[in-house]
Amino acid sequence: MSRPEAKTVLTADGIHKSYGDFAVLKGVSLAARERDVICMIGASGSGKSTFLRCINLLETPEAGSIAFEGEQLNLDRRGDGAARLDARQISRIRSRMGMVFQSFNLWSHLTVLDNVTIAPIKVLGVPKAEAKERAEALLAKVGLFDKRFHYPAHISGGQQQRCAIARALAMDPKLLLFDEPTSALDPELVGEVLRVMRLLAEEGRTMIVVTHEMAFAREVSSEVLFLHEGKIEERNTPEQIFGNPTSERCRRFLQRVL
Ligand SMILES: Nc1ncnc2c1ncn2[C@@H]1O[C@H](COP(=O)(O)OP(=O)(O)OP(=O)(O)O)[C@@H](O)[C@H]1O
Repeated sequence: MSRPEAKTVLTADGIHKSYGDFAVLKGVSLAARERDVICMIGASGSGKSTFLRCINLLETPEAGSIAFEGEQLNLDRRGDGAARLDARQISRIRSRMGMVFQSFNLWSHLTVLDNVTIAPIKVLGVPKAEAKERAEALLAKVGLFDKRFHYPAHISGGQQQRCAIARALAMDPKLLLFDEPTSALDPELVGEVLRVMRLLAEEGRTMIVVTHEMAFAREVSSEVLFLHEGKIEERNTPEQIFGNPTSERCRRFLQRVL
């Protein structure tokens, strides 16, 4: 569970999001403190990825509020109810929030090394030599130093995802968001990505992870959220959720997937 003395990194309060008439999120709230690892679990379609995308402002919530590192995100709604987001605020927030996607989303025309250096150089203005040195250290950390001159098409899915993690780390993010980072991988490649994520959790990185990897969630989470049809049905310690969930729906979900 969160340590009350730790600084709050992110607060999302009462997030609502619909696609047309379909309400995907119906008032989802979450608070992440420094060093928290919050895993979000739930059936397919329960809204986990949409929630993560709202946090990162890839989607605009229709209602609710988000504060990141003490900065309130401007989700003002005027007239038609649509939020007007400030582009500079979005880019500032995104540069401090690393996101790792299911489908890696690497730049295919750049080498592994260039994928990791490009944002620090272009967005943060880090000198090239410094960005390269830091990228090489990060690639060594995720076990990809030897592949630094390869292009994404010439490395495995697990290696691409580890590169995507190094790319996110290169921005020195205050919060890491993982959207089902192992779902697109062949089973034999899942372990190498989870190992890197475990390492980051042990280092005390603040992470919110949408995952179907229950053993991972049980092992590394400080808190587990179970989403059902756009609402948090249960939030609890991993011991409690996986040992003796309060919600009957959560119990049935875990029986199906474990
Ligand atoms: N851009 C979109 N337009 C319309 N509907 C969408 C869009 N994105 C998501 N949805 C719908 O919203 C619902 C929630 O999707 P979401 O991807 O957030 O669920 P999830 O819990 O992450 O599921 P999964 O575990 O399968 O990824 C689904 O029914 C999905 O089809």
